[in-house]
Amino acid sequence: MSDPNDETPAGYASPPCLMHEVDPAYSGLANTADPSQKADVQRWRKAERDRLVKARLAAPLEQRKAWGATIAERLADAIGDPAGLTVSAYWPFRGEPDLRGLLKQVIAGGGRAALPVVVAKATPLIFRTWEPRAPLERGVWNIPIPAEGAEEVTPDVVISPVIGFDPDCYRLGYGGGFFDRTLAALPQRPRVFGVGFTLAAIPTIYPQAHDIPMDCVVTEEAVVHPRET
Ligand SMILES: Nc1nc2c(c(=O)[nH]1)N(C=O)[C@@H](CNc1ccc(C(=O)N[C@@H](CCC(=O)O)C(=O)O)cc1)CN2
Ligand SMILES: Nc1ncnc2c1ncn2[C@@H]1O[C@H](COP(=O)(O)OP(=O)(O)OP(=O)(O)O)[C@@H](O)[C@H]1O
Repeated sequence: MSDPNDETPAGYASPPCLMHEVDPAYSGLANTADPSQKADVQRWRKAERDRLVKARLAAPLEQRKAWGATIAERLADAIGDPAGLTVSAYWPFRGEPDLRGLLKQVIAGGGRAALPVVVAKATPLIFRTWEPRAPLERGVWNIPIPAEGAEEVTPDVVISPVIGFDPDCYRLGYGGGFFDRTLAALPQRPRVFGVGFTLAAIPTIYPQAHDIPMDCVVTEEAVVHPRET
């Protein structure tokens, strides 16, 4: 008979984890001088991205819609009065929460909505204003972007979709390094809200020297702030 106090797992409850492949000498922030450690982290991140995107898409569409609506409400509360603010979100992709309704609310409340645009690999994102029915073009990965001619703006609030996030509010994204480069390059740091589902919470993303934590991460269950150290 099984002992209810026995915490030994009976089998794998989740897909195999590659955490053991990260160098055991890893201890917090990266030693960027060690290329093998960097390669290990990149390999681990790639596998973790694949796992988390699959887990996200495995949640039923109706469930994701309901979670997205809750996230949008929490974000609206957290942003407060949008009058005069430029708020950037994103065009939803691969099961990300759909926050286009929130962008419409921002516009109705006297703010401006913006979407990110990839200009080139390994360069910061730029932001262009967006409103419903504005002309769109296809950007990288065919993600729609406001067509050339839309005003380029600097956001006061950046809403950033996560594939994964950790208790210090570090973000695991699609692997282009775009958000970190963008935050590093902006003249003034905007308020940065990560958004994702609870299933995207992981113990660590193995933060590297270039990773910049977000102010908080909004999920369907909570607003997560970086833990106190
Ligand atoms: N909906 C949405 N729009 C968004 C983002 C997002 O996360 N979600 N982005 C958030 O930043 C930007 C696009 N991010 C991208 C990130 C990586 C690659 C890319 O080409 N990745 C390589 C893999 C890189 C690697 O693993 O070394 C590839 O797929 O070949 C493209 C776009 C802007 N728009
Ligand atoms: N500010 C930066 N300066 C130089 N290189 C950077 C910077 N930010 C990120 N990179 C590089 O970009 C690559 C991808 O970074 P990372 O794994 O953090 O991507 P990501 O945050 O998951 O992707 P994204 O932000 O596009 O969704 C790494 O090789 C990293 O060294």
